[in-house]
Amino acid sequence: MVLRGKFIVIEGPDGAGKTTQSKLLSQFLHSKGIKYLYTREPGGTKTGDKIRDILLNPESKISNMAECLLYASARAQLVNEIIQPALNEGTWVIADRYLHSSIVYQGMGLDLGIDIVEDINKIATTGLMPDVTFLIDLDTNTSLGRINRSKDRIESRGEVYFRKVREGYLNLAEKYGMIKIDGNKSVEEISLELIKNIPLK
Ligand SMILES: Nc1ncnc2c1ncn2[C@@H]1O[C@H](COP(=O)(O)OP(=O)(O)O)[C@@H](O)[C@H]1O
Ligand SMILES: Cc1cn([C@H]2C[C@H](O)[C@@H](COP(=O)(O)OP(=O)(O)O)O2)c(=O)[nH]c1=O
Repeated sequence: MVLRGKFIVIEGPDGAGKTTQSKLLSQFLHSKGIKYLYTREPGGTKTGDKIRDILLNPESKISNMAECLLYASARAQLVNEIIQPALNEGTWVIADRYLHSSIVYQGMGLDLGIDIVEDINKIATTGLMPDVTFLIDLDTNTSLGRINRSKDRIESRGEVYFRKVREGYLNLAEKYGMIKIDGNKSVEEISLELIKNIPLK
């Protein structure tokens, strides 16, 4: 019997350092001889990348519920096509964002409500939940200050929205057993904290 791969999710506001840490964690798993793959949301499949273009394009006109459902659709495709098959064959998955992002950005940030976003995502993911979830927490001024490219549709929402996002993550952390990490620490320190909490056994 093949041992199921571990499913690791890295969450946090835009600019918190998720992509940087995903890369370092990938290197760590590689050094341990663990087969892994990296996914980022929205996207990670051909269909998901098309949905990503719609979602992030500042020209798109999308209602709040349509936005929530589009993120969930991209996620459903990612779970079905990539994540679940990988875990089944023993490959680990490092996911740069998962359903927690929808609960926070759409459920709390857009006031759609936590319950409905949870329900939609339970269906979209067939209930697949991570083995470990990290929350890289960072104050809004610092995280927004780290984004030095042109802003996409979500990033253009401004400071008030992103304060709700940050608070949302902090409020959700306990319910979802997220391991909270201070995003103000150095890249190396954060990486060590992640590695310390990786279930190698
Ligand atoms: N711990 C850190 N301290 C300072 N700068 C960081 C840290 N982690 C990441 N950065 C920088 O912040 C920016 C956003 O990082 P990134 O990993 O892309 O964040 P995210 O994926 O969460 O949006 C990048 O320029 C990156 O080099
Ligand atoms: C996965 C997901 C992302 N998002 C947002 C967060 C980001 O602003 C955007 C994804 O952009 P991306 O550039 O990949 O994220 P980051 O800036 O963190 O590296 O989509 C949601 O609003 N809901 C979701 O469910």
